[in-house]
Amino acid sequence: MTDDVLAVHGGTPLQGQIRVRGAKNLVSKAMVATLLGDTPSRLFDVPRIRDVEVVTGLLELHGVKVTRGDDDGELVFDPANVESASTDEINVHAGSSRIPILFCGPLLHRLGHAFIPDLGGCHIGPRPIDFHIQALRQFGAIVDKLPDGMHLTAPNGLHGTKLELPYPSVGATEQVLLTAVMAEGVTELRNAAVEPEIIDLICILQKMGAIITVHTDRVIEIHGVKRLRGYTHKPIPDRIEAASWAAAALATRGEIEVLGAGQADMMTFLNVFRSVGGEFEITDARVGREGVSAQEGGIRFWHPGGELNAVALETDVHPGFMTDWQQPLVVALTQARGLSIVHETVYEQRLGYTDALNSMGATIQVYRDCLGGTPCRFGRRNFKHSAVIAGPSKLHAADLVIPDLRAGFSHLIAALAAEGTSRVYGVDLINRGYEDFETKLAQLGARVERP
Ligand SMILES: CC(=O)N[C@H]1[C@@H](OP(=O)(O)OP(=O)(O)OC[C@H]2O[C@@H](n3ccc(=O)[nH]c3=O)[C@H](O)[C@@H]2O)O[C@H](CO)[C@@H](O)[C@@H]1O
Ligand SMILES: C=C(OP(=O)(O)O)C(=O)O
Repeated sequence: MTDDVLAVHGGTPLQGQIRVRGAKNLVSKAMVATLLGDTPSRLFDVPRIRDVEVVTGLLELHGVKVTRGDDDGELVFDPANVESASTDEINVHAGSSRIPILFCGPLLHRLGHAFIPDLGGCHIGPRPIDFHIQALRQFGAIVDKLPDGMHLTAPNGLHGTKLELPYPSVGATEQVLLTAVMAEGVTELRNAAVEPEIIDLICILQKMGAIITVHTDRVIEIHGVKRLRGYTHKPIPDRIEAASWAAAALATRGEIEVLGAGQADMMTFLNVFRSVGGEFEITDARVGREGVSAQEGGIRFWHPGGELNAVALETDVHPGFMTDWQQPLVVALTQARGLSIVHETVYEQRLGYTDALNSMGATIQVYRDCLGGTPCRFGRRNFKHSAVIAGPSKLHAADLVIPDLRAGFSHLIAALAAEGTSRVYGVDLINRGYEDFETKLAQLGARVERP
């Protein structure tokens, strides 16, 4: 633990330019999809993050050859020799990510059986996988949950089916897509998630030869095909990382241009950012010509000076305010005048990190009630899933232990906004979803060091 600590000297506004690459929550799924093709796939702009390492390891164990392409961030996946891996080898990755669950459909199609290790991911609620298992069983899979992991077979193949998710789960929707594309017949999925990362995954599958229609009202129809080929794809940018840096600009009264960030998939965030009092400008890409250099587009975020405004917001499935944006933004809300209300409706336990902010001088109270919005699944169920943030608060340095990915980034922002030197323990967790965050912090003038 002692190596895994960052000393953060707060009080300096972050200023400068950084770049985001392909979205963590798309890239890892795009990598799993390569198993379905019978020719190599090529993925650009892949960030160096822990989840990519885990999925690379799992693909390699299953015989996929993963090599670097010519471009920085380009990976090539050759699935010519997909093969079984031993449970012991696979279990090396137990508890490291949520992505292994998405190997079910592709491995059943390629090998007729699959073994899935225990999942990891952020501890922000119980995160059951009942929708996944129910869906796989409806396709015809036999699923056994054993102490060493999950074993699956499909003795009679996988067949298209009609499904309705109890809640528009991102992972369960991806599970259905990755299974249905090569199942025999038609699958109709109701109450599907339609996050931009899912639409991008559908684009990839379509490039591979899949037939998928996204109807209105969260209905997705998939016509199974017998074979899929490899794809070439540039993923959508990471809108969670982009929003995290935006929140950092606001909380530290700085200015950060996030190159590569896209406006369309961040509209809901941008509206809230503006309501809080943050300013932003969409910086369009410019093609180079004689005398004028090419310039990548992005979004420039800044604190315009003066006071920030309190807001009420509710996290929700797309096109709502993303739950993954919540934790970094709350740090900025500690600096807004008045009472802000945050109702977290996606995860039951995603407000635990507020204790750390309170230890730094913030005033955040959490409640079991559904505050400030529509009643959600967690109301009256004993989950503290609403927060009231009173501001502005002067933050002071503290010793902090990072509990999960986004809370980790929020701890970091709080330490950067605070007066004095904080010690942030467990920072390696941040590498799970933020590429080279220490280099980027240095680029932005943050005063941080490994003590
Ligand atoms: C790797 C990845 O892409 N992670 C994202 C993905 O997580 P993930 O795909 O795990 O999130 P889900 O959308 O599945 O989860 C949403 C809600 O559904 C519940 N649920 C889900 C599946 C299930 O079988 N049973 C069940 O009850 C969960 O406990 C949670 O309360 O979407 C979340 C919601 O946008 C994001 O916060 C995560 O960053
Ligand atoms: C919750 C998150 O990720 P995961 O699903 O990988 O735990 C996240 O990216 O904030």
